[in-house]
Amino acid sequence: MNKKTIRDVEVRGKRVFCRVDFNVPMEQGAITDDTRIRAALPTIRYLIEHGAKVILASHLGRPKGKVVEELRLDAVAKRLGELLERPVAKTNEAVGDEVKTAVDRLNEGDVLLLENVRFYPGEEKNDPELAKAFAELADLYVNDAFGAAHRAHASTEGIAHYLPAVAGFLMEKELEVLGKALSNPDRPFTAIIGGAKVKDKIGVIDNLLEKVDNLIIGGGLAYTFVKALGHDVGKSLLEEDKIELAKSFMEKAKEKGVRFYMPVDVVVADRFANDANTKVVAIDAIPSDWEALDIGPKTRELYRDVIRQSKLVVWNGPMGVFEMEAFAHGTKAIAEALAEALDTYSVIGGGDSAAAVEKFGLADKMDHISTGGGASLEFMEGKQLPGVVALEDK
Ligand SMILES: Nc1ncnc2c1ncn2[C@@H]1O[C@H](COP(=O)(O)OP(=O)(O)O)[C@@H](O)[C@H]1O
Ligand SMILES: O=C(OP(=O)(O)O)[C@H](O)COP(=O)(O)O
Ligand SMILES: [Mg+2]
Repeated sequence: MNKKTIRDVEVRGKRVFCRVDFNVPMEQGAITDDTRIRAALPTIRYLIEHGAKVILASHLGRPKGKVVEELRLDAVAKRLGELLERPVAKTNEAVGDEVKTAVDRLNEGDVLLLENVRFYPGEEKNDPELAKAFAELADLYVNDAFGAAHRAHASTEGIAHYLPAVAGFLMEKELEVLGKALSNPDRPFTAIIGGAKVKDKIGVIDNLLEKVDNLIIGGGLAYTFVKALGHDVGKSLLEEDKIELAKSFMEKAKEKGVRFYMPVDVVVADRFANDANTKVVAIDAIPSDWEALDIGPKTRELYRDVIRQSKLVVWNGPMGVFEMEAFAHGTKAIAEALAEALDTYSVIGGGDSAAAVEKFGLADKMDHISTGGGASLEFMEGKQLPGVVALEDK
């Protein structure tokens, strides 16, 4: 990596604004997976031990520029305090007088977590005024939020224009490990893409088709492709305005000789609930008032076989709504296949995919678990990540 890191600068006595990705999965106010918090600990501990005044900032969810009570970071501050075994102060704002006072009070080695930066409309707009307000709190900017490095937001990109800016250890490690796996990939190289962020992720397929031998589609992403093939998807997740794009990707795959795998059967439910009525149907037989929430048993077998024959698999996005037991089988089957395929280098990416693998107890069987989903996909496509570009070169 050609970017400066916290090792290359003096942090002692400095106020350090450290952007982390604490966008953890939550259920009813409780953190269901703390992988992303644990992943940032090496950087935070280094800053503490080297006498920095640590100001942490993160987003949580997508509050769209407004205060959403359930998306406050209090539970995150509490969990971080437990992991660090020291107090973590928390403000109810990310800029303003309360924050300035809290920062003034920091001693060397103290840790402060700011409120969700996405409560401010300027964050996602990369508003220079908000970026400057963040920068005024600190002497140094550290970006350790690999999972948000594909976003050019005020706290991930804008702020770097107003402060000396370096990478944290997680950012460094992610770029190194992913870079190594993808620079000269072992083949057959398979990408598996699923999850719910269809709008964000469907676009990466274009460039991926230039790189992979096999492309497997699952999760909520699949149904835009199913629709593109002319089948009814009922109430399943669908991006109407991406259907044509999905069609063009299937044609491109054919031209490029990339094997394109889609679900052949799915688990449908009569409502979005663990105790819904469910049944397995063929991909061209989704009932119009049901929704597909997982891949079916035939698809699981098909995808397992592809994984077994691959030397490198990069997987982002669950195959179904794994948070509910009834729709976790597809995601679990993929995780198990990767765990069993000892000859296959496995890279899992994404906050929710990492949580799934952790939940199944298979995390230590994977070669690399990336904290970034969208970020690792964009990195894999060959795109420059704005949160990285903004940092100082070595
Ligand atoms: N068929 C589906 N319908 C609706 N949501 C789905 C479906 N399959 C997976 N999901 C949801 O996708 C979410 C994760 O998506 P995403 O954030 O894109 O993945 P990651 O965090 O791994 O990058 C999970 O919460 C899961 O419930
Ligand atoms: O959870 C994240 O990405 P992921 O779901 O692709 O793993 C990151 O925190 C980025 O969040 P965003 O997609 O709302 O910008
Ligand atoms: Mg996610």
